[in-house]
Formats: sequence, C-alpha cells, structure tokens
Amino acid sequence: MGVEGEINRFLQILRESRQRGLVVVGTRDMIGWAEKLSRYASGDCAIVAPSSKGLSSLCKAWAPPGSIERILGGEFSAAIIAVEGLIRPSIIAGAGETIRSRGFLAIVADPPGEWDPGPPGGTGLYRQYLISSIKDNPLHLWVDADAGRIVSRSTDLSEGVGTSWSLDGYKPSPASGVPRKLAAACRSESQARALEALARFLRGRWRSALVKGDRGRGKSYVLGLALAYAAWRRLIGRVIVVGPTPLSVQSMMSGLLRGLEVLGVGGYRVVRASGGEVVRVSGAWFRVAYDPPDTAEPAPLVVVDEAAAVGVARVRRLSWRAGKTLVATTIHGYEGSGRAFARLLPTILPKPYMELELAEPIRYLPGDPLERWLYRVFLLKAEPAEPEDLSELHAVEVPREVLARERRVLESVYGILVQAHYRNTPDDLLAMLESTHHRIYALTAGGTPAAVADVVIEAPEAEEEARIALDRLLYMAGASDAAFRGWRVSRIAVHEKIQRRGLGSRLLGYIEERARESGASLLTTMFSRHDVIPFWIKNGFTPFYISPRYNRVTGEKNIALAKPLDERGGEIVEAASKALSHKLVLAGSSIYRDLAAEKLALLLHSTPPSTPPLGLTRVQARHLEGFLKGEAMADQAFDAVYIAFANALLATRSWNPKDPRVIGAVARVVQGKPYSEVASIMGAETVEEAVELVEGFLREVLEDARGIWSSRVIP
Ligand SMILES: CC(=O)SCCNC(=O)CCNC(=O)[C@H](O)C(C)(C)COP(=O)(O)OP(=O)(O)OC[C@H]1O[C@@H](n2cnc3c(N)ncnc32)[C@H](O)[C@@H]1OP(=O)(O)O
Ligand SMILES: Nc1ncnc2c1ncn2[C@@H]1O[C@H](COP(=O)(O)OP(=O)(O)OP(=O)(O)O)[C@@H](O)[C@H]1O
Repeated sequence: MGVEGEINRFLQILRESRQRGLVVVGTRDMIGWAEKLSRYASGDCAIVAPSSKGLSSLCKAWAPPGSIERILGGEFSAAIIAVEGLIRPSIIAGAGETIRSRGFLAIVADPPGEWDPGPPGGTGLYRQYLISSIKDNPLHLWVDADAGRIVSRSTDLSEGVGTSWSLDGYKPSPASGVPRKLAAACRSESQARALEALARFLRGRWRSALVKGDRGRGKSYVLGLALAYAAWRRLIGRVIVVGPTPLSVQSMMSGLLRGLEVLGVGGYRVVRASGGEVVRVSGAWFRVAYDPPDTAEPAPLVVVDEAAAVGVARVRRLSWRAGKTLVATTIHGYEGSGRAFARLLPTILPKPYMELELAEPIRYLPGDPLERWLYRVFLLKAEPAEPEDLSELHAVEVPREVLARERRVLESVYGILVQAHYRNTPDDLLAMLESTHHRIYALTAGGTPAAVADVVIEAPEAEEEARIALDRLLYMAGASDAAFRGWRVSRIAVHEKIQRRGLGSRLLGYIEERARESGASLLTTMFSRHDVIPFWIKNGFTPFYISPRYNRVTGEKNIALAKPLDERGGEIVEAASKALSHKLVLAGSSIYRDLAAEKLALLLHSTPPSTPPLGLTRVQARHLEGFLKGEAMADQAFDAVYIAFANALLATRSWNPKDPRVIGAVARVVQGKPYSEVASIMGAETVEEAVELVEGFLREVLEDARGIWSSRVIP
C-alpha cells in the first residue's frame, strides 16, 4: 500500500473509533501535501501557514504562524500545520484543540532526517523532544512521503475513551426550574448541572458566576443556553457579551439560538458580522450583543467568555459596574495554564459569587488520545511531586539536557512554575529547552524539586527579550552606555505546600552566588504580583522601576527591583532607584495613584534617601507655619504641606512604612485620595478620625523635618 493508502486507512480508523489522531507528512512538496490533506478533510479544516505559501484559502480558516489565535475558537475536522522551520508548541497545542471528534491534526514538514522544528541557532533539544514525543503518540502516522515509507505508526486505540456523549447519569434536581427540553439540549451531566446552577444564578440575588473547565467542555455553549433560559423567563433585557473576537463567542451564540429554538421563543432578529459570525440576537424584550473588550461598557448583565484573554483589569472594571456578571475561563488549554488566573477571579468578582466546573469534554470524546497527548507533551497539566523530607536541601542548576531527557524532572520543575504562576504557555517549554540565555535552578529535597527559578542572563548585546530589566534600569538611571551584565529572575516559585519556610530565599541566595561568580553586576527581577514585593525587599532588592501601564494579563503594573553585585551595579541601581523615588512622590497622584498606598510607602522606603527638586516659596513657608501651629487645616496649605512632606519622605528613612498614619498621609498627600478612601485604607472608623490622625501625624513629621524643608525655602 502506498503512502496515500496508509493515510486513508489511518483516517478510516479515526472515523470508526471517533477518536482523534496525529498525521505527520515529511516531504519537500509542502504545498502539494497540504492540498491533499485538506481534501481528506473536504475543506473543513484550519490551516496554519505563512502567507507566502499561498495556502490561506485552502481551508475554512487560516492563521499565519505568528497569529494562531485567528483559528482558535473555531472547530474543524482537521487542522493542518504547514510551516517551515520553527513550529512553536503553542501552534501545535492550539491547532490541536480546534479539532472535533474523528478528526486529525496534520503536520507537513521537511523529510524526517532534515526536519528541525526548533529555532535557528538553538540547542536542538526541542527537536529531539518533539520527535520522541510524536513516536509516543498512541494514535499517529508519520510518513516520509517522498521516499514512500512509514517512519512510525501506532494505532493503539486508547482504552477508556467513551463512545459518545451521554446524559444517562443526569437526573434533574427537584425544582431546578429548567424545562426538560432545555436540559436535554446539554451533552454532558456536568453541563446540565451547570445549566441548573446558572438558572438559579439568573433568578437569584447572585452578582457573579464563574464557569471553569478545560478546553472544549461546553462552557461557552452552556452560557448561551442559560441566556436562552433567561430570555424565556423574561429575566434579561440588555446583555453584552465580551470575548477576544466575535469568532470566540460563536459557541455561546449557538447555545443561545438552540436554547431559544427548543423553548419556542420566536420573533427575534439575528445580526451577523461580515465573516458570518453572529454578533447580535435581539427579541422584543431582550438584546444580546457582542462587544469587543476595548469598547465594552457595563450592562445589567455582562457575559465574559475567554476571560483570561480579556484580562483581569477589564473583567474587574466591567463586573463591578454590571448588575450581574457571568464569566467563563479555561483552566488548561493551548494558552497554557489558566489555573492561577481561575484562582484569582473569585477575589475580584463581586459577591455573592458562584463557581461551577465542567469536566467532560464535548468537542471530542471523553478520554480522547490527542487531548491526552497534547496535555502531556506540552505539560499543560503538569503536577509537581510534593517533596517529602526537607531536611536535606540541595541547590542545583538543572541542565536543559536533563529536562529534555527526563520526563519526571521536567514535569516537577514545570509543575511548580505552572502551579504558582499566573500564566504559563506551551512556548515556555521552548524557551527552557532552546534559549541559551535561560537557566533553570532548583532547590531539591531528596531529589524532588521543592523550589524552582527561571533565570534570564541579560546582556547589552542580547535581543530585547533578554534585556528587559537592563533596558529599564539604564533608562531610569539616565545612562545608556553601561556594558554590564545582569541576571534577571524571571520566575521563581516554591511548591505551594511548603512556602514561607525560607526555601525561596535560599534558592535566591544560591542564584546570587552563581551570578556573582559569573561576573554579573546585578541580579534583577520584574513582575506584576504586588503581594510578593516584601519577599524581594527582605532579600535585599531595591525597587527601580514601576511601569506606568497595566500588564494586559494581570491587570497590575510591572515592578522591577535589583540587587547590585559589584560597585558599578551599585552606582547604577542607586541612580535608578532615586529616580523612581522622585517619580513615586511627584507622579503619585497621577500615574501611580492606583498603587495601594501601603505598597507605595513600602517601595519608597526601600529606595535610597535623596533630595528632591522641590522648594517652598516664602508665602508657602508661612502657610505651612500656620498649619503647624494649628491655625489652618492641611488642606488650606496643601501645596506647602505636599512640598514639605515630599522632602521629608525622600530625605529620611526614619518613618515606618507599616505605620497606618504614614500610609494614610501617603494616600492623602502624595496620592491625593479623598478622606473617605483614606479612612478605609487606615482602618479609621470615621472620616473625622482619619483627618485627625493624618493631620496630627503631618504636624509631627514636618516639625521633625523642619531642618530639611526650611533650608529649601526659595528666597
Ligand atoms: C519574578 C517572580 O516570579 S515574582 C512571583 C513570585 N512567585 C510567586 O508569587 C509564586 C507563589 N509564591 C511562592 O512561590 C513563594 O512564596 C515565593 C517564591 C514568593 C517566596 O518563597 P518562600 O519560600 O515562600 O519565601 P521565604 O520563606 O523565603 O520568605 C522570606 C520572607 O519573604 C517575605 N515573603 C515571602 N513570600 C511572601 C508573600 N507571598 N507575601 C508577602 N511576603 C512574603 C516574608 O517576609 C518572608 O519572611 P516571613 O515568612 O518570615 O515573614
Ligand atoms: N450541548 C451541546 N450541544 C451541541 N453542541 C455543543 C454542546 N455543548 C457544546 N457544544 C459544542 O462543543 C464545542 C465545544 O463547546 P464550547 O466551545 O462551549 O466549549 P468551551 O468549554 O467553551 O471550550 P473552548 O474554550 O475550547 O471553546 C463547540 O463546538 C460547541 O458548539
């Protein structure tokens, strides 16, 4: 049988078993084979190929390798990857998740001996890892089409894969309120249970609900069914649906339309975008409309699909101003682990809050082998082993070769990072295996990693990704010529069961020693989880930069800190940190107004003392004396109080950043917050109490700092 016959036979096995499989075709005729494969799928496919190949119209959907998100949210009989050179893990993982039951993922690549899916100039470890992983796939066919031979094949139909979706186990809860015919439109028990809960949510006093689950679980669809229920019960009027693209909310719209149909709600109008996507469904008393994240405005009911792609800041803003908010988010998917994000959502969504999880896949059968393979190869569900005995700890560098070779090590290292960090993507694996400027360090207990750090060696001549902290540092210090090296701790995490026992600090100490030995002038870090600032300060780091913009993913501003390792590093960190202290005080009421006052105080306290470019006029000095004598309120002499307080804060460090009076004065004077907010920041019972505490404190501090501000009166 020729190669084509083999492929036909393999695809037949997929169709009969309803499982999904992987086809790899090695050939020099990439275009010809991409065309053949699209014919096997009768054109119901998505293709990932550069525009130069002229393949973009071959399938229903096309994405260039740099914008895989263009096909995500779609669903096809096949996904074809026809990309020369680098095939990022996120392309394979993303394309794989768009395929329905019985379908196939195809990679058209160079002939086997010549194929290198890794980046040019890399280590070659990703190639090695991917090739051995393909051979481990239980349902795959790899052919060398030009030589007419099979490279490897496995048709082990996985056990434990279901044969269809079923609602057999589902018995409606008493008084669920969901009509039977609507429940019957669900495909899994957990989807039907979620629908019941969402009906309760829509009827009751709940403010927000989160539907979470892995990809293809029917999260979006059940939101649509729930909206149909709400329309039928006349519980909704204006609803906005927010998602990264109109394509990404189509499953929700399908659920809505199907729900309206089975409930017999008629007389509504459907508006489609130019690409055919449903963007609005409006009936006599309800209107469900898609709104892009950038322009979405709160409404009585807001539905956010793919919340991780919409971003924390937007979800927070919309949900607080909406009547009710329904949110769907993916825990594990092509974009990596959204586990930490799913954990963050309950802390930002308004209460009362309800959470639901969908377990069984719907796009393909439960236990599908391609899903299991993608999750395993790209570590989307990596679970770290828990170290047992912490009495003997060893800090080590984990060589890339070991990560590529030893699955157990790779899983625990990766698992700790996935568990702790907001967002890991499959491409992190590529960076770990291939990028020569990344290094992985671990603290192991009995051979099991207990803490892990990913360090980037930043050098002035390196590409931008490998000098992000260095660039900010030079900018802040007003320097441009420095030619030194820094090591940036890009991620650090301790196994979640053993945090706050000194392990993180110990690993950081080890990294510091290695950085010193290598001749680096600095150790730096940059992150947006403001809750861990104390960890860095406790370990001797000095803040030197806070981004004026929000991190799109976390909704917080990035903060950078550094620890100098030699004299030159010390000079530049000091200059940059002083510049930051001036920004914090002088721009505290504008770009840094949203920083928590206690974080601003803490950061400021960790910068070196300096003299700010601020003096009082004689008139201001007179107003200030009036305030100090109790003849005027601080607000009456606010400009003078601000200048004198800024001088005192910047020039001395005798104040305690944890003192609520300091935090209150920072919130009021530096950040210009209203006393109502200052009172709650300080924990004061009334606004009057807050005013009294802040004014009393200001009088004390400014009296003590008289020597500082009085010498700066401009004649
Ligand atoms: C660049 C980045 O990766 S920033 C993100 C850091 N990583 C994370 O947030 C992931 C989750 N957290 C963790 O993995 C760990 O808690 C780490 C890495 C932050 C700290 O490691 P740990 O071993 O837990 O901290 P360690 O015991 O060494 O802490 C030393 C001191 O730092 C401070 N500290 C540590 N963690 C925190 C925290 N989450 N919040 C506030 N202070 C902290 C405390 O002062 C602590 O001393 P204490 O416990 O006596 O009060
Ligand atoms: N009850 C159902 N009846 C028919 N089709 C369904 C049903 N539930 C889900 N589907 C279909 O299954 C596929 C996956 O569902 P959906 O998109 O809602 O999943 P999801 O959990 O939101 O995952 P993803 O984030 O991957 O889109 C979609 O094509 C959807 O239309």
